[in-house]
Amino acid sequence: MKRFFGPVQMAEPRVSDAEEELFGGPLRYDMGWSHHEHAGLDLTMMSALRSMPALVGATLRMAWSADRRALLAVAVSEIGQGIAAAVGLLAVNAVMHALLAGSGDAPQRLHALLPGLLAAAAVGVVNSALSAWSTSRAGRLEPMVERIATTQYLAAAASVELEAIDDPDFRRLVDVAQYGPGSARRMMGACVAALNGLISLVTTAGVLAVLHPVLLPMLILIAAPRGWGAMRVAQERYVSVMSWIEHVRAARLIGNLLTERSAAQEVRLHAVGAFLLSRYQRMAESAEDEQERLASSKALTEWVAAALSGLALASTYGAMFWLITAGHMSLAIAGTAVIAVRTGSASLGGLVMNINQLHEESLYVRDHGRFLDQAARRVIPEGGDPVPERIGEIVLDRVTYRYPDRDTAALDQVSLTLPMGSVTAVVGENGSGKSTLMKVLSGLLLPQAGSLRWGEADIGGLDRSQVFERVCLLTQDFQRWPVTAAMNIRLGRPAQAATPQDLQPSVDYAGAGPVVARLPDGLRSLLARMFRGATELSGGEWQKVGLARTHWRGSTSRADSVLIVDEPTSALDPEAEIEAFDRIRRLAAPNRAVVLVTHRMSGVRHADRIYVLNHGRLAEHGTHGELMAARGRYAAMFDAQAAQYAPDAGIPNPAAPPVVDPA
Ligand SMILES: Nc1ncnc2c1ncn2[C@@H]1O[C@H](COP(=O)(O)OP(=O)(O)OP(=O)(O)O)[C@@H](O)[C@H]1O
Repeated sequence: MKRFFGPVQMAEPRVSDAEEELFGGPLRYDMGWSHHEHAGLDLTMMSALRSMPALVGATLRMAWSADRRALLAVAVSEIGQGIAAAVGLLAVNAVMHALLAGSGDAPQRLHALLPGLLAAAAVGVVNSALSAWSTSRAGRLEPMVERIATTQYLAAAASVELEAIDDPDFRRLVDVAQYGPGSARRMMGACVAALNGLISLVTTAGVLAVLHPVLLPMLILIAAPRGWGAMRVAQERYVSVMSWIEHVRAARLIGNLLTERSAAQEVRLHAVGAFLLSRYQRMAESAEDEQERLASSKALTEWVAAALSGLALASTYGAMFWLITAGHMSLAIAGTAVIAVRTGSASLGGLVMNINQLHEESLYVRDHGRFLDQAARRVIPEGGDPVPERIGEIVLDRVTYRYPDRDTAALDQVSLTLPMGSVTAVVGENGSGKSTLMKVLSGLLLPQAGSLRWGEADIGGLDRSQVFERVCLLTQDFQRWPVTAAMNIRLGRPAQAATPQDLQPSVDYAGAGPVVARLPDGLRSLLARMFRGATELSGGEWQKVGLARTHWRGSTSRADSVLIVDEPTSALDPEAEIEAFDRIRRLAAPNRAVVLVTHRMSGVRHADRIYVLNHGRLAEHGTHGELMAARGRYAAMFDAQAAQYAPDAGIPNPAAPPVVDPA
């Protein structure tokens, strides 16, 4: 009994040994689904009904804002179908009366039932026309609702602070909310189906109540077991999805690794392919076992529901038999009642299923709503003071920044000054905080302590979009946009239209001329491997395109600005590297401060000022000469690299002086 009527238990999945081996244990999703967990276990008829008005309201509001005429059309056609169903039943009743309770011989009776038959046929035609109208209008609304929800999602994701994107909790929310728009679309369809079911149920129930008062409770008795069965199956499926989602994902991840281009070399060379394939199989098989268990459970539940419903149907027919023989019900009414009970129980069963689907989809729509709320709280504020045309310098004063999921600060009380027209270099070992410093400088991350001033103004009060306008950022992992070469450069300042001639100076500046010349269609060539006819560039060639983009962005602004270049030469050969550093230095102009972050010490010696970071703190700063004379961390790093490139070194010299920590 408990198996059928007790709460649905969330069984601990029995995962494959392959998952243990690869991931160190069963995978868990620590957010998003856990919210569903609660909702899922509460997936009872009452909770489904309680949450219905708010959920339906939210979806209908979206549909209303998308196309109110289409929504009204759906409502009118659904109500029309309900009325048509009632009229159809009354017509059937008239036919029954003429057939079973009428007087006269057979031809006369047949003649008498003609009007009823014609009415039933006309109602059928009207009903199907209304149904087609509703389908076409709902078909228009569904993609619109999905588009609105997707646009909301994408706009919110693109407008939050970078800190939110770095926050793992928020990232997971971004992850789960992506299913919201699809669910909103399906909710729209389920809303229409539920409305249809509800109206036809109400009208059928009305007709039954008119025919005989005892028929209505009997209708409920027949449909209730099927409704319970549908609810129970959905509940079991949902709980299973929740407990299995991570395992299914893990299997899919392994599958993807076998086909991904980035893993292709190791898959072959290290024979990872066969190894992962066998793990994939074992993981997929354990998920199949769960599917099988679910299907058997569904079959059993539905069988019990059908048996209970059949029992109720048999007792209804028994009761009708008794009513007829006792003279409380006419044969004609009984005939109509049989048809109405069948229609009504189908409507009720369908309605329960639709409400169930609405509830299930709403869990994802709710995640979408939660994401929009969170995103609104973490959005980059609009407005603020304008950034003056001339700022003179950018000053970082004892700035501290710690990533949300870290205990130690990535930047700890760092101060530096960037005068316009100067070249500043920032060096330091891996993880010393250089990239974080660049994100703070460019206004992408806000200091948690200390201040960042653009001229006299603190960044906190400035219009951030204007600050971004003044920043050119070229990072090591700059975006390789899957568009044409020309568009890749133009996206440095997309609002500005550009012909290939306009972009040519930037191409020349970056030394990308030979790269473009080798492309099949010059600047119009598509640089996206995933599309047919596209060309793929090497890492070094891409860096030249990136440099051209940076130049294009810089050349389209006359106001004081900052150019930040983070490891610009990592993929360049030594000759190209020297040229690139030279080009970057030449980008310094009276209206521009250049900041260069690099591990290549040869590239920084000509900088006006060099800052050395160590574990998020400023270790020392000065010119190349001053820092070499100080014989500190910078001098040690410089000597270590110089030794590797010494003419007699040949190959990297293992005996090169280690970088000593003077601290
Ligand atoms: N998005 C992030 N979330 C959490 N921690 C981060 C994030 N980015 C960087 N960190 C941490 O902050 C510290 C500084 O990292 P940062 O990337 O600024 O160093 P870096 O000097 O640029 O390193 P590299 O030379 O390797 O590029 C490191 O401990 C790093 O692990």
